[in-house]
Formats: sequence, structure tokens, C-alpha cells
Amino acid sequence: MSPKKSNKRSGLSLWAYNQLLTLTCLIGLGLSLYAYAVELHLEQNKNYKPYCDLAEHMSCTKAFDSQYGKGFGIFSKDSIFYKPNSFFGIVFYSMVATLSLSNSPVAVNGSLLLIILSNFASLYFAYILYFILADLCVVCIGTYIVNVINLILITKKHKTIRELNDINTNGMKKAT
Ligand SMILES: C/C(=C\C[C@@]12O[C@]1(C)C(=O)c1ccccc1C2=O)CCC[C@H](C)CCC[C@H](C)CCCC(C)C
Repeated sequence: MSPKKSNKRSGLSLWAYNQLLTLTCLIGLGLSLYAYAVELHLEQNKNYKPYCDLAEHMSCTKAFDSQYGKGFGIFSKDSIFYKPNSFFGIVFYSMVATLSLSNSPVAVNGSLLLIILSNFASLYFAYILYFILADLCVVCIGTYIVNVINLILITKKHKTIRELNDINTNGMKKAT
């Protein structure tokens, strides 16, 4: 008799990955909402000193108020995308948090794509933050960390779904 192929999976359950994804997205959403609130305050009052301005080279206003703080630093002033970057963060994390509740292929592949995109955005912003603005904005760095954790979680969720499908397919073959 040939050795039976094990149907056991390693790692967490699908449910656990969904919960963790929701949690990290809520943290990302919180950071984005905070950043958005700070930017609204800054528009009212240039002297506003938010809590995230920790030191000369650890300042979030330096990032938010820079030429890269709106429309990703690529859209012109008259574009409809000329909004604080954190606005896109709010839309993005709300979308991924909602998608993470579902295990359908469309939801999983959609969030995988969005999360990969957000990690490229992280690389772009981290480069600007460190090499151009010479700044360490803790709120920004917080979102980079959230984006990396999201990427790990969605990859594992994707793999888990594939393994569960394999088990089903093999089981079906045996039954027929
Ligand atoms: C704190 C936050 C945005 C503020 C911001 O902090 C960022 C980004 C940053 O690093 C930075 C550096 C240098 C200058 C300015 C800044 C910033 O101002 C919110 C998370 C944004 C998240 C990283 C964006 C993800 C965007 C998706 C790629 C968009 C997908 C499109 C969706 C609308 C569907």
C-alpha cells in the first residue's frame, strides 16, 4: 500500500487569518483617520502641534505638509485625486477590512492585489520620507508595518484556501 497523503494542514485556521487581517486593517484605519484629522487641523492652523510631532527629525507634519503629502505627490492641484494621502488610506483599509471577512476567490484575490499595491506605496513613501525629507514619521512607519503584516497574512490565507481546496478535490476523487 502506498503511504497515504496527509490531509493535515499547518498554520492557523482560515477564521484566525480573517480575524487578524481585520485587526491589522482596523489599526491601519485608525492611523489613517488620525493622520487625516491632523491634516485637517493643519489646514486650519499652521501652528498646530500634533502628538505625532515627537522631535525635529521625528515629525509627522513634515511629511503631511510636504509636497508629497497630497495626491501621492504625483497628482496636480486641480486633480480630483489631490487629497491628503491619508484619505486614500481610509478608503483602502476599509475596503481590505471588508474583503477580509470573505473567503470567496474574488475577495481573496482582490485583497491580495490591493495589499501588494499598498506595499509598493510603502516603499515609495519610505524612500521619500527617509532620503528626501530626512524624517521619521511614526504614523507613516506604522502604516508600513501594517502593510507588511497584511501581506504575510493574506499570503497565508491564500495558501490555506488552496490547501483546503486540494483536500476537497482529493477526497472527491477517492469517493468517485
Ligand atoms: C498615514 C497615511 C498617509 C500619510 C502619509 O503617510 C504616508 C503614506 C507617508 O508615508 C508619507 C511619506 C512622506 C510624505 C508624506 C506621507 C504621507 O502623507 C495613510 C496610509 C496610506 C497607505 C500607505 C496608502 C495605501 C494606498 C493604496 C495603494 C491605495 C489603493 C487605492 C485605494 C483607494 C483603492
